[in-house]
Amino acid sequence: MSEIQVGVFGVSGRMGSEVVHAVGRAEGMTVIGGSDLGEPREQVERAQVVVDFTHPDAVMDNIAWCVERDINMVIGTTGFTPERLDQVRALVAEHPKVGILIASNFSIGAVLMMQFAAKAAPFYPSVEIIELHHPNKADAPSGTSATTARKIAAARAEADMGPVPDATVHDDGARGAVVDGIHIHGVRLQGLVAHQEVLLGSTGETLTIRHDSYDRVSFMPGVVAGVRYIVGHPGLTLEMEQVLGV
Ligand SMILES: NC(=O)C1=CN([C@@H]2O[C@H](COP(=O)(O)OP(=O)(O)OC[C@H]3O[C@@H](n4cnc5c(N)ncnc54)[C@H](OP(=O)(O)O)[C@@H]3O)[C@@H](O)[C@H]2O)C=CC1
Ligand SMILES: O=C(O)C1=N[C@H](C(=O)O)C[C@H](O)C1
Repeated sequence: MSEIQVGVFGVSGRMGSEVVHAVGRAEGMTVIGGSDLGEPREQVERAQVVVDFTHPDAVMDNIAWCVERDINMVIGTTGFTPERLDQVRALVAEHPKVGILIASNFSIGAVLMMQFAAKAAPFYPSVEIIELHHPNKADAPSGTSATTARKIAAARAEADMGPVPDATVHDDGARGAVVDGIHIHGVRLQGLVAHQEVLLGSTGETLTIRHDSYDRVSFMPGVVAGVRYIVGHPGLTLEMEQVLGV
């Protein structure tokens, strides 16, 4: 069987450079090229899969470029809103051979953390998220925290829970961002990579679910699995559950 030809957008970035190493070492796939901001994308035109770790401002244009050429994509770039996902669905519907995987976090621990948080959510009236990252991160709140908030909100809605209790009437921003009714607090600190806590509270008890990525290698098994998966899975796949079978 021939090797999967992989291109990388954001190839010199923190994640892109790690992807080049991981795909280069993985069986059955090879990196054929990549580009950074302002560089021609044509060198990945022969790719079967393009991996994108760029910037929320760049990723939608990259998707349009790949989909028009029937190139599959594995996307880790964050900043996807429900509206953006609708745009991707519309593009993919016009090119039914193409597969697009978008995952806000490729590490197995983060995927499990999100699942555990959604499972715990119906049992705790209070819940808040703290995401902690390196200070070079462009977007806040993180993609992982927004996805976690949406999963928690869906689990709470399913369980007919009302809004989280909160008497705040004067807020100068200390209550953080709010996604689907769930508060998210962002920390940017030298020494950190990618970390998240989900704090759940009920009468007389709290539960804290924490995940830490200390090194970007933690994302690589998921990215490699995503590349293998997306060849032969046309359409839009969201998050890693189907890919990892968890
Ligand atoms: N899903 C996941 O598991 C993870 C997701 N991420 C996400 O990945 C993204 C990138 O993170 P990170 O690697 O730390 O960021 P970096 O800033 O280190 O890398 C981004 C790279 O993308 C390049 N770039 C920007 N715009 C374009 C474009 N239009 N076409 C091609 N390349 C472009 C930049 O080039 P230049 O330097 O020339 O501007 C840079 O090399 C972020 O959205 C982050 O949140 C990060 C870690 C894990
Ligand atoms: O920018 C990062 O570093 C990360 N971005 C993703 C996010 O926004 O959730 C995934 C992980 O947290 C690392």
